[in-house]
Amino acid sequence: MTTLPIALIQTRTPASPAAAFAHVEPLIREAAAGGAKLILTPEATNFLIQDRAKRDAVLTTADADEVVQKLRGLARELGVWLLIGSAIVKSGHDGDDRAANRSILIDDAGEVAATYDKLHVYDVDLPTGERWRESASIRPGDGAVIADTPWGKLGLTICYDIRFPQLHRALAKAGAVMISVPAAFTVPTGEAHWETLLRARAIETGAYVLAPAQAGTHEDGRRTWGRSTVVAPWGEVIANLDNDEPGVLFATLDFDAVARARNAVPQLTHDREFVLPS
Ligand SMILES: O=C(O)CNC(=O)[C@H](CS)NC(=O)CCC(=O)C(=O)O
Repeated sequence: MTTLPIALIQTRTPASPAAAFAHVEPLIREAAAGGAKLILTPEATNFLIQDRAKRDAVLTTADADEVVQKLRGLARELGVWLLIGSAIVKSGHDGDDRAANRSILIDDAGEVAATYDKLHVYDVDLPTGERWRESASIRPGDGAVIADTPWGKLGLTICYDIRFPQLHRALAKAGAVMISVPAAFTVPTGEAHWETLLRARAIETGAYVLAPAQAGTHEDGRRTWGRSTVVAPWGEVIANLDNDEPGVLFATLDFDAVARARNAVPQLTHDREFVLPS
């Protein structure tokens, strides 16, 4: 039996990187003190800024980003694996001044083990009048990423990616036993869809779904749904924060549950080719 104690960090990330690190650091220390060996933070852990000009004033490369670099040091000091759910960083693509919305997996020596740039960007008009055009400021990534960890493979996704089941299915078929879904969900879609989407992706893949979330009313008035959640491979919520306050959520993953779910319903081996009627 391979078990893994994890923790999800729920944050209300401030706009300045220094304040963002000061906000998340004690929560990560609490998670490590509580025995977590893998700790995951939400989308936009390094700063949460909507205004493009204000964002560009602090935007830098991952190598120069003070939050990313301090979190690498913290992972090493605490001897834990840390998924920075995302950092908003310069994409590294010449001729495209949009940022990357990037998950960065840090190992227990503080080294970068994997990075993933969010594939699906959030361009929506909600019935409440909320309007998002993430593609205006974020360059979507080019591919899916699966990271090796000491406990098995982790499939990386970010927030709006949760609505694309084919990505999760592909990650599971490629061996992912855990899928990370760091998020900054809106309140109306959180209320209507968050838990159902997370549970559906876990059920469809027979993988653990780990979803640390931004929570509450941020400095610029933006509101996020919170409700960080861990879903087991059979679809049950094994841990969640039923609120939108910053905090730490502990859970223990038992990877026998992955095999149990996939043996009971071997759907990952049952895909059919099909043609659509023209
Ligand atoms: O911009 C940042 O600082 C951090 N990124 C986000 O907040 C992103 C893009 S705007 N939010 C989502 O993807 C929400 C998805 C969602 O709510 C849904 O799928 O319904």
